[in-house]
Amino acid sequence: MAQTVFAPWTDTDQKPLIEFRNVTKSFGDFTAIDNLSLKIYEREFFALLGPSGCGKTTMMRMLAGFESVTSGSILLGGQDISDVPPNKRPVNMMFQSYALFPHLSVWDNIAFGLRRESRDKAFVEERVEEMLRLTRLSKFARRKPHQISGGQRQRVALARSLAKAPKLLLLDEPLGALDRKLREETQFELMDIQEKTGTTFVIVTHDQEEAMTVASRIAVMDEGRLVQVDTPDVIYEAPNSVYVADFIGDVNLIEGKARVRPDEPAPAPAPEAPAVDETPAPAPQPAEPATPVVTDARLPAPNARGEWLYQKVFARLLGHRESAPRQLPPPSPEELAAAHKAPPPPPPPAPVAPAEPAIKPGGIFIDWAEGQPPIIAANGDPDTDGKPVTLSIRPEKVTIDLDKPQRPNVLPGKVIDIAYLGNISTYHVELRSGLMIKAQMVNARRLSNRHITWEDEVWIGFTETAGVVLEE
Ligand SMILES: Nc1ncnc2c1ncn2[C@@H]1O[C@H](COP(=O)(O)OP(=O)(O)OP(=O)(O)O)[C@@H](O)[C@H]1O
Repeated sequence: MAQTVFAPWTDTDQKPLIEFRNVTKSFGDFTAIDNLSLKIYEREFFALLGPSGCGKTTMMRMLAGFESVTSGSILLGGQDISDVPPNKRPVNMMFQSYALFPHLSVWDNIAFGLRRESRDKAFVEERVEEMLRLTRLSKFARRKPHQISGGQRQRVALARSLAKAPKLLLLDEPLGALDRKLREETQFELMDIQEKTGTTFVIVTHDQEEAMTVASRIAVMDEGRLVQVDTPDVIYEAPNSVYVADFIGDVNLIEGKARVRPDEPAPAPAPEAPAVDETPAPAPQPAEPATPVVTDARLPAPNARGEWLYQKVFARLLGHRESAPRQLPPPSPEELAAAHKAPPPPPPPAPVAPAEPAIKPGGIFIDWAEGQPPIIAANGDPDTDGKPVTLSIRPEKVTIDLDKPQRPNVLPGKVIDIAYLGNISTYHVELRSGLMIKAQMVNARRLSNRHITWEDEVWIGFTETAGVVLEE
């Protein structure tokens, strides 16, 4: 059965549930929201993401009616809501603190808002029971908030917010108080409940992985403006700026100058491209004289995407980590000797190699360092010829090899650090220009079989379309 894709923002006939029209919000002479326009559609799970102070909460507060707009207008269902007081808006806001009444039972907490509206008893009962079922809290109905867990309290707050069937639910860091494991589980519950009720959710979160997991679309903000509004995959794979690329996930940024590339097909491996550095990869050395020293200064930053994958995939098997990725201890001289003397681990069964596809023609070269081969970016815009550009490439798209691989882009370097993330390892490779590049490899082999280690001379490689060329 064909699945219908939920993407109302692509349908020009769809009317948005919420519309910000050239909204500006100033506090004195400070502009918190700067002439911002945005449409959010019914049933969306919309995430506002951005650094502290970029205006996320101000947007929510204006939607809820706690803050007025300085200029422009906010429409809900096509109606300007500027003059509608908060309690008359079909909007509810759930705060991080949940603000449950400690002396009331779960049941009474959920019923609170309905009773204040003087709804009749039968209606309240039916609605509360429905919310209890939806949030799987029926058996805790008579308990007080302090007699249930943090995750359950979060669900009570959600049930209470949804009881009045708002058209729009605003969630300000709703999972901030939960530990990582519970937070992750609750994200899926939140998505499930949102789908079942059909309520439009707008969530503010500092956690980019959370936004990637739950949201139908993400707005990345900076200083009161929207930098990019798109689906999580587009935000990740095709960021529109260095700001977004750098803000979401882990990324390598290579600055250089664009040079237009001939628009003709070229056989692999890129004979038309200026020769890559032909310096032969040094043969594996026998035992290294000394154990490489790993200093704190070289510790890589925790890899957010890797951490996310770890939590998603491996945490169940290996248990949760509390802290940053563990550094593998540097190998001992004996280990190094053994690793280099031992025959290389058997290569994975060679796939019946299809002929290496020709490198896509067109696009640009990026001249990025003196004496280094240019980077081929077949997806770069030839109109950028002569301009400064930045290639943004995710670590999982960069390969690392001891022998020079046949790839459109190969650059020599040296392994400086290895961050072990369980399912994957991130290698920090210093290129000859001094630029540090992160490459990720899936740990399909056991640790004892690892064959790329500290100080190894390696080749990083990536395809001609693996990165995104960004202009500033
Ligand atoms: N009542 C206020 N008076 C003056 N300035 C304010 C007021 N409320 C917010 N601001 C300023 O507006 C900017 C945006 O604030 P806002 O709370 O919307 O940011 P945020 O993106 O939600 O930040 P955080 O992630 O830290 O919560 C900040 O610089 C903040 O200092």
